[in-house]
Amino acid sequence: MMSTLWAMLFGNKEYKIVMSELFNLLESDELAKTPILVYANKQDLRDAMSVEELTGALMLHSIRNHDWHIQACCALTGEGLLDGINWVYQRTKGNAS
Ligand SMILES: Nc1nc2c(ncn2[C@@H]2O[C@H](COP(=O)(O)OP(=O)(O)OP(=O)(O)O)[C@@H](O)[C@H]2O)c(=O)[nH]1
Repeated sequence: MMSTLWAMLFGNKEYKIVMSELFNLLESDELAKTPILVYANKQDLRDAMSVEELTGALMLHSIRNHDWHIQACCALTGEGLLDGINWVYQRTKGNAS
């Protein structure tokens, strides 16, 4: 079954593993053209990686064959979560399979 959303929710640890898994998944035919939403979680914490830091650490600008978006959020309060979902909705509406 074709995925329509692949989202990651993580803070400031293990981003190298996440990046490696992300780029492996992007090779998959099943995920061709799937939009990529990255949540930069724990933005309420001072030592959380910022959106800019995560964008660089995950090398998101090197993703050429997928739409991608990185969304600041705080899972504790819910801030930013709907903004991310709304981005996916805008990218996928009309594409129901
Ligand atoms: N301050 C803060 N804490 C959060 C946030 N999201 C999750 N946590 C807390 O982070 C802790 C770890 O959450 P888990 O869901 O176990 O995540 P994990 O992937 O196992 O661990 P992390 O890599 O630390 O996120 C829990 O105590 C959560 O309540 C957030 O946005 N802000």
